[in-house]
Amino acid sequence: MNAPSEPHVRIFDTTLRDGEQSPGCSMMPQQKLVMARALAELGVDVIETGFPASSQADREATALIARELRETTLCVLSRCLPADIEASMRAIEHAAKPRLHVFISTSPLHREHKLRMDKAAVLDATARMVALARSGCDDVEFSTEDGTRTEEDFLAEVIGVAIASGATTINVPDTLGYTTPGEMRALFERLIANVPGARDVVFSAHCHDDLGMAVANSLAAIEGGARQVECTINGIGERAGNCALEELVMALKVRNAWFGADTRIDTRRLVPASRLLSRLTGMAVQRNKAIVGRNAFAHESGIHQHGMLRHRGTYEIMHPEDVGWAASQIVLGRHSGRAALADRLRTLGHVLDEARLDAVFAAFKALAEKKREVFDADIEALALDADRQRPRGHRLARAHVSTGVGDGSLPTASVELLAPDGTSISEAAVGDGPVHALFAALARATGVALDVDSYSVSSLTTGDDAQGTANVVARSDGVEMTGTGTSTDIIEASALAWLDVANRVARRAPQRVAAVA
Ligand SMILES: CC(=O)SCCNC(=O)CCNC(=O)[C@H](O)C(C)(C)COP(=O)(O)OP(=O)(O)OC[C@H]1O[C@@H](n2cnc3c(N)ncnc32)[C@H](O)[C@@H]1OP(=O)(O)O
Ligand SMILES: CC(C)C(=O)C(=O)O
Repeated sequence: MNAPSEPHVRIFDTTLRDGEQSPGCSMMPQQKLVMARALAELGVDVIETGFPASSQADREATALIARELRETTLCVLSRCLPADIEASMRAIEHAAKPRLHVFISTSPLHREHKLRMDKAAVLDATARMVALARSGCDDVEFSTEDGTRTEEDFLAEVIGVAIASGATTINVPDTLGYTTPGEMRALFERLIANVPGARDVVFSAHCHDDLGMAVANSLAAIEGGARQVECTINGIGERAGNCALEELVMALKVRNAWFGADTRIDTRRLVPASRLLSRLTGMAVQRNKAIVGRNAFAHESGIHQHGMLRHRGTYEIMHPEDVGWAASQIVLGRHSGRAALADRLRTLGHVLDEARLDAVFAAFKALAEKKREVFDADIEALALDADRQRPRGHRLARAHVSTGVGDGSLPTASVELLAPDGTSISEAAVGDGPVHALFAALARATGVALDVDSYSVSSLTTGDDAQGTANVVARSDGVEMTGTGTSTDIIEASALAWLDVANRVARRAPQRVAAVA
């Protein structure tokens, strides 16, 4: 069963168990169900739903998930204690594909100070508790907690006892994130070669990130013959976290020729799953996080941007679309060069000759010294200065919005715009809320259709008469644009931000971001 040459690596997702052990990441049963649905759609092989003996919430979550997800193996964790295993059996009894996971610490430190058990007692508990689990479930996983800091001959002995007692998956955790990739690979190779029965079960790795090596160690375990890896979305988990699912999966996919193994994950769902988890837990993903961080496919420096515009392969080893992002991003800032600026100007509808481009580039560099990021509106202003042009486009004359809750009250907006030729256009629309209605009325009046990706309002100044700035990030024909509007009235600020984008779309000449695609 554990053929190290088998190309399929099982993804065991423990976001809802070890991931939830991250300080601040507890989830309610209903939230776990929402996340479990996303994990099932992602295509993980096993979902660890919780530790039933530890809380009512874990029991409820497991039951909820078991009722709904019939195709994915669902797993629950227990200590080597009869009461834990019985609680797990009850919690998972309605699952279509149940797995019981039992663990015990094997390292000298844990045996002596934590469990206060000698080797014989650990072996005895392993034999009895794996057999108890197996009496109620055909799919039993056994884990040797702190396995990588365990004397290797004892580790092999415990694993042998677990296999003989009925375990079908053997998980060797690097609980403290202490091991190196070279050690991990060699350990798996030796265990699989030497433990009696090892080739009849699936070997699994469970790596923590205390030294930032969780993904590398999991990949090394695969090289050593593991065919299951335990991981979490965004790498959340106890202390520094667990092996990040998205990183491991993409490493196997992008470097498939090296590893010769792959997963069944639908990689286009990685970013949505990451975002969902962040929303559910309130734990943001760092910008520079591989695969799912906002900067993972964003390019700021001129030399990279120039290369990207010629051929994306110069600075990207995978396509952002393949992991669920809409597109790569060229971010204009202090490190950007002429090629990226010229491309953005074209996207915004300004095709400048060399002399005007030189002038705009000099002004852009001066501005970028003062601002961390230069936005579309800034670039447009620089281009219009160079052209000595006045902004063209629709201008807001007036807007009225009404909203309400309950019978008969539909959020409604009416707008009057002045078109570029000076004529007045009035339109009205209803929506799911006042801003939705406002944007719908503006779309009718301008004839511009925008897919709004995000909308936010923030306070620019303080006090009762504070100015609000609205930001709209929208997409038209697949090109992302940002717009801002400022007013003491947030509805007016929102309308101005939407029009800022729409006017830019209307001015836009056929552009080249597609060259990145
Ligand atoms: C590496 C990991 O991620 S392991 C999983 C960690 N997850 C959790 O701890 C889940 C949340 N935990 C809890 O809710 C609680 O700790 C409970 C309900 C599990 C236990 O609570 P308590 O009974 O109050 O025990 P407490 O947490 O203080 O101590 C743990 C006990 O389990 C024992 N224990 C720990 N691991 C094992 C094991 N694998 N098998 C048997 N006993 C174990 C400890 O020796 C200790 O026993 P003691 O009280 O007799 O000294
Ligand atoms: C219980 C095991 C699998 C664990 O979470 C660990 O050792 O980190």
